Amino acid sequence: MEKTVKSLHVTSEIGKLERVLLHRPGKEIEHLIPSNMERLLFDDIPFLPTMQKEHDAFAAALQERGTEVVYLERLVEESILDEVVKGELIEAFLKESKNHLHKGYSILREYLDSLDTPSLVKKLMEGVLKKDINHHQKLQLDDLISAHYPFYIDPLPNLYFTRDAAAVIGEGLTIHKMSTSARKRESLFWEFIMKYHPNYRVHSHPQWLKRNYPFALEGGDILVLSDEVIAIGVSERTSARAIEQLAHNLLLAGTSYKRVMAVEIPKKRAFMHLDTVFTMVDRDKFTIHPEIEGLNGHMNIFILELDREKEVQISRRSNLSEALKEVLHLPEIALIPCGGGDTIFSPREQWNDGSNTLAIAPGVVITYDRNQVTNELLAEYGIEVIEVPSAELSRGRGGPRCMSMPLVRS
Ligand SMILES: NC(=O)NCCC[C@H](N)C(=O)O
Repeated sequence: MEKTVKSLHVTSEIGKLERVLLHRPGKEIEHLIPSNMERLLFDDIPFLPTMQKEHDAFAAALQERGTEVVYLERLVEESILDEVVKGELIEAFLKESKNHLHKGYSILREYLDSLDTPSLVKKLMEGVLKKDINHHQKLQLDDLISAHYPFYIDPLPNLYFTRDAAAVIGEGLTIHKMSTSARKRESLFWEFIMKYHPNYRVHSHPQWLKRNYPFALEGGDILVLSDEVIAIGVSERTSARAIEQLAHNLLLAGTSYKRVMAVEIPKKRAFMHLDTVFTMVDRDKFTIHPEIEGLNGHMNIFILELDREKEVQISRRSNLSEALKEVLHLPEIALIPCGGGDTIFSPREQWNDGSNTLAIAPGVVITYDRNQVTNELLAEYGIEVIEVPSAELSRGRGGPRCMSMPLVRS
């Protein structure tokens, strides 16, 4: 009998990964140039053909283990059911890239309207070049001043980090107000998928936090530790305000969720999300970048839960290990240090996402091949490590967990 898989269901970080959303890096990567690279959150310009080969190897590793891979581009295309939805998406993009204020707006709108659906979706991802549009005229002071800048609409080179724009928790999801203007438009796609995609709109998937909530939240900060508790990083990208509102909505919804554990991490680029320094690899094993722990393992951890009056109460903890044992009801846990905690290997491998593992089943993870010290250590702890090539993918500062958005885990 064929197994029926729900359209969204995630109550674990390590349960068998049944279905995952990826985005194969495309031309948006070739639209990185030295003058936009830093603003678009890249430290270098990756070589796309190699990057695509590496990404295909990542997808193949998932498929070989029985995970169904779904591509973002396809979901967006399938959501554009007619000309009205297409127009709505174009308008939203123009507005969010502030092009609705531009005198060339109607030419831009006409150009995007003229594209068929697959070309439009690609174009929105890759960015719109000034040279794409025949009738470009220097209409505004801004055009004259920025004549050398080749884009009307910037590319979205971070799209292959599908983890961050939205996150499935239980049978619902959060769609994020992303923290940087370089990435804000990415979560628009999810708004459209939930509104119009035939498979998603028909199911009743609650949105625990919507994209129009005014404070930032990104998926790399959300770890679904169990069917009772989620951990969220208070980070460079995720605000305490968004966490508190999400906790309020999730805990009051009457699901199995009872606790939200907010974990404060240093607000710096290398540690942009909680999953760049902390991931779950087995029922009782986690990776950690030792630098996030202060003296004697001290950290700022807050547990949010409902009291009898159904008000959210906050209590403080200071030790990650102890807090995890408490919320997961475990007698012992192991924190596996990235790079073995070595003064050289640890920061080097964290920089290339050594602690950013993707669990595809309990004790089975996908990692980047370049993080040799961390990978060997994981194996010593009894974890099965599936390595994928990473020379170019790693340049975007995200690893296998960042490059995947679990849709269904069992
Ligand atoms: N979850 C993650 O840590 N995602 C990696 C995002 C990297 C991307 N260049 C960014 O800065 O947002």
